[in-house]
Amino acid sequence: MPSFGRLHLVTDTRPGRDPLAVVRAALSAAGAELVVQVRVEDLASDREAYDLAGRVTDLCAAAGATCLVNDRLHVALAVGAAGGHVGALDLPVDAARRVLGPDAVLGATARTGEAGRAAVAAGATYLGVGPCYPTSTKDGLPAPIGPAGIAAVAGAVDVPVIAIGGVTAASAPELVAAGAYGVAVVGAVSSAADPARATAELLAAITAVR
Ligand SMILES: Cc1ncc(COP(=O)(O)OP(=O)(O)O)c(N)n1
Ligand SMILES: Cc1nc(C(=O)O)sc1CCOP(=O)(O)O
Ligand SMILES: [Mg+2]
Repeated sequence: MPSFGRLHLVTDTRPGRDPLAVVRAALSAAGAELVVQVRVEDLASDREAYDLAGRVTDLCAAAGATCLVNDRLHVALAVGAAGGHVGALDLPVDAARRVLGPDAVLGATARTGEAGRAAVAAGATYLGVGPCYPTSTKDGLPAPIGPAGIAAVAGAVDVPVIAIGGVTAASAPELVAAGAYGVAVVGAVSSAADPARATAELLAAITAVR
């Protein structure tokens, strides 16, 4: 696999959204530099997840981009995605690694350095760390950890840290400066008037720092 992408687009499958149109627009701007994480609502059926993930995997393959699947690792395997992402309510990281195999990309959510070290020891290849700022995309999250929280985790591990939660092109530089390898977004692209332009602005913001 080419070097790991620094901009992760997490699909927005809330009612009224068009995740495939957003993915197409983002790929038109970022191409192989993009990682798309297919994330469906908790109540979505496996069939719905499979159908969306299959279509996103095909779009990513055509663009040379990486496709990951959130939570549902059997769906990741079924569509031939590059890997998956798990958090506290999903399979434990070591079990996820056994399911996906040794070569897959495996992301794990970590909110502290200690949790990050444990996830890496269990087989995570990158960490999703947040929420960095308030977000309206997901309920029930702990208080935002800001750049200092990113620095705490990034300083504790030697895998890429992907900052998530309320991230925008305006805030991405301070997160990268704090140690994030990249960022993951939902609303900054999905809610943008021009998702392709928003993607380009995020990429530029990430790479402006280092
Ligand atoms: C890059 C990235 N970081 C964190 C998460 C959150 O995963 P999780 O804690 O399992 O919560 P859900 O997304 O499953 O609701 C993520 N998806 N991606
Ligand atoms: C899915 C998710 N996980 C988070 C975490 O902190 O674990 S924040 C989040 C939502 C990110 O959406 P937006 O970019 O619109 O804020
Ligand atoms: Mg999860």
